Amino acid sequence: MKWSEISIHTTNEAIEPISNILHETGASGLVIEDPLDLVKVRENVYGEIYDLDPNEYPEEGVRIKAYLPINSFLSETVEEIKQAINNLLIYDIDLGTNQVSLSEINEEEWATAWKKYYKPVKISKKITITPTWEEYSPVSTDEIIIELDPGMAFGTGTHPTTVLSIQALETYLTKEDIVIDVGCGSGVLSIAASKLGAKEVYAYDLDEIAVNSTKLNAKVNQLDQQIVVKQNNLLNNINMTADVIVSNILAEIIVQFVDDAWNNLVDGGLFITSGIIQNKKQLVKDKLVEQGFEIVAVNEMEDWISIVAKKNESTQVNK
Ligand SMILES: C[S@@+](CC[C@H](N)C(=O)[O-])C[C@H]1O[C@@H](n2cnc3c(N)ncnc32)[C@H](O)[C@@H]1O
Repeated sequence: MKWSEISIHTTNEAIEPISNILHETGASGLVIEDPLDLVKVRENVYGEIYDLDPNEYPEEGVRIKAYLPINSFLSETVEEIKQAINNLLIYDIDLGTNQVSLSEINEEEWATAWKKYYKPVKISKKITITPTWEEYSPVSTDEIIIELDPGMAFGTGTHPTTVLSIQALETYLTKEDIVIDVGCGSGVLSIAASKLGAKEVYAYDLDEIAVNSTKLNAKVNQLDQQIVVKQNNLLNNINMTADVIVSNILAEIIVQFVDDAWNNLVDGGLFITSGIIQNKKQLVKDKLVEQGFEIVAVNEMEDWISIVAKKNESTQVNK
């Protein structure tokens, strides 16, 4: 199949609404070329992205690209997109030059186009995530490298929710811990736990694509013997206890299994939660405290929160 690449030159402010418009019109493979990414260093100095090619980025403003199948509706769809973008002016959104262009690409180019935006990233004191197709040499002897091919599963490893989870694992995991990863996606947290010294890691996800992706990435990192991967709904029917349960999922889902997390942890064990958007922080905190967890840390990155909670049997509220 042939694809048309639509490219929109705009401003930072317009990234989100334009991305929504593109999603709604059925465009795939959204790419954002923001020159800020070339210099971006997260507040805590991590998040360094190596080797992005400046020639791929606009000098000013932001370029948003997405892919539309070439069919008889293409010109109508493009008109619809342009119209919806122009409507954003009603909301005083600055559209910058608002230049829209189209070019034709083939299936093969489309399938791999996004790969060039995914580069080795140092995301914590020790851990660097590198895509499997990139050559990367560690810069220090204690650097831990996770090789990842996210494929279709969530988890390039660079999303703030994942970075927060990995930083918490790095801070709190003790060697020989048993770890459960609920919602493993690409397997990035399970691999991080294992490489940080966990004795056993159990990775669960509801989605079969994620399960296969975790299996593949565990193998790429030579950890397929250490990480047990299974399709499972949260912690339903999991009869074991762990020292650490990590879950980067969503506030609404975390609150559904706080009781199971409690039951599947040893006394003194840690529940590392992430994927919590700022305005849901209190909801998750309240639920954890109500269960008897002691809040050990609340960490933030961009709009996202990660809460580390400790099972403390002596403080559990009798229900
Ligand atoms: C935000 S992703 C996190 C992926 C990875 N752990 C990371 O940190 O990058 C959330 C994952 O949770 C999985 N998930 C959602 N609901 C679930 C459920 N009820 N049981 C198990 N996994 C679930 C999704 O399929 C997805 O892979």
